[in-house]
Amino acid sequence: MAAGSTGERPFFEIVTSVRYWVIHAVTLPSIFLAGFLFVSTGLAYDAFGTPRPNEYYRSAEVRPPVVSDRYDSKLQIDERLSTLTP
Ligand code: HEM
Repeated sequence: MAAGSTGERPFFEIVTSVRYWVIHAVTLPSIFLAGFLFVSTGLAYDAFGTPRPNEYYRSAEVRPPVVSDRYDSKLQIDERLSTLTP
């Protein structure tokens, strides 16, 4: 083993091995596709509770929905969410 090596398999050896590419020719596109579908189907909005682009404001709302009470912030957010149509 070369001096200064941490003992792990060298990177150049991994990325030039057939086994690595047999595995990752499938897994790399799969991860990409999974991420793309997670976002494009809207599942990410539901999973993380993020508002969709048309859900930030209600139709009649003029002022931005800013949390104003530091200690009751959770209550303010819950109240707002409970009045939003699903
Ligand atoms: C579900 C997705 C993945 C699975 C199931 C998977 C599976 C594996 C397996 C079985 C190995 C050992 C391969 C061998 O020794 O020939 C490996 C190694 C490796 N994979 Fe993945 N992989 C995935 C995603 C990724 C992604 C997204 C990256 C980076 C962009 C990545 C980078 C690497 C690297 C650098 C190694 C070599 C690690 C080492 O030997 O120290 N893999 N992976």
